[in-house]
Amino acid sequence: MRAMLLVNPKATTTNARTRDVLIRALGAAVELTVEQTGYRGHAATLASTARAKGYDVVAVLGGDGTINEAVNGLLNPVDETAVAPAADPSAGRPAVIVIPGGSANVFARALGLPNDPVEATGAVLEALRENRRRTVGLGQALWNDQSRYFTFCAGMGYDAEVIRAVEGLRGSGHKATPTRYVNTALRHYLATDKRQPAMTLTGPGIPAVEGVFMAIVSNTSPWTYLGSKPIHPTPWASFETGLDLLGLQRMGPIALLPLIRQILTERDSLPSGKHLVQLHDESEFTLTARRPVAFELDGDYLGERESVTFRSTPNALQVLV
Ligand SMILES: Nc1ncnc2c1ncn2[C@@H]1O[C@H](COP(=O)(O)OP(=O)(O)OP(=O)(O)O)[C@@H](O)[C@H]1O
Repeated sequence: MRAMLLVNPKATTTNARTRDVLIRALGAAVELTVEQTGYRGHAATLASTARAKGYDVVAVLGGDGTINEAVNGLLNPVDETAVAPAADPSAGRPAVIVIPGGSANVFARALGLPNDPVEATGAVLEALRENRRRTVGLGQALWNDQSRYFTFCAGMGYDAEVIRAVEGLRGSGHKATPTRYVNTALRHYLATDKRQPAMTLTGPGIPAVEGVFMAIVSNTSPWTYLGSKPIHPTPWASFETGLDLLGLQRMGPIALLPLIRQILTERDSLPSGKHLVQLHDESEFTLTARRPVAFELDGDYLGERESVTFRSTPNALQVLV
């Protein structure tokens, strides 16, 4: 079995020691090629090349950003015409191995992997030995003439504004800790628009909903983690179903506080509340905004957008887990 290991040396919790442990462990199990990412977007090019060259596995040591790039590289091959359409699209792509090396590692943890890279290495080696694969769907966001796949979430509105603010802080040398996210979210709450909702939700077979302030789109649950605590705004979302959505039509504290209490609790039922918009297992919907609204995908801020369509891509990838 041939595997390409992509290492992001700049990811928050990735260091030379975990990289070397992983290289030794994986190298003993498969025929391994190691590539370090040198710049933003590099993981996509490397993963795309791995697919074109017929690698069986692409392993990623890094954070959710590097995994997102690698997954996009795997789904957008160098030469799409060379790939015959298959009944199970995941079968025509290298399988994926994820080793958490970032700050939040939502994709790895949502797959049930330990958040520690050495423990996760043990778990994926066992999966390799037993050829234990899980086929997962992905989300796809499409806007203007662009598109990008996401592994766990996308969002428009307040959550994307918070991510933008935290990315600004990271750019000036601060670490992205759970405390920093909470403090930034609290501070930014004062500034976010709580009076004039910009967005309308539409979709095939979905009654149009106007007056949406923010929307979380999920491909799995949890949506994110605060330290070790999972947050569940869309508790029914899963890698095996279509996309879920939670939209908010009120941003005041009377609407938000009960919602926050509910999503911090592990539960099987959907959050309840008067001004919530919820979708489960949908194949496509669109958020259109009257003015540009902040947009994020897998925790990466992607600018302000006026219309984004979200599509589910079933059976997109096999993950060794
Ligand atoms: N050599 C590099 N130098 C600078 N940036 C890089 C390099 N290689 C990859 N990147 C970029 O670093 C970004 C962040 O990486 P990644 O998501 O792996 O780690 P993280 O930010 O620590 O984790 P998280 O996404 O969980 O916060 C990615 O968007 C990736 O494009």
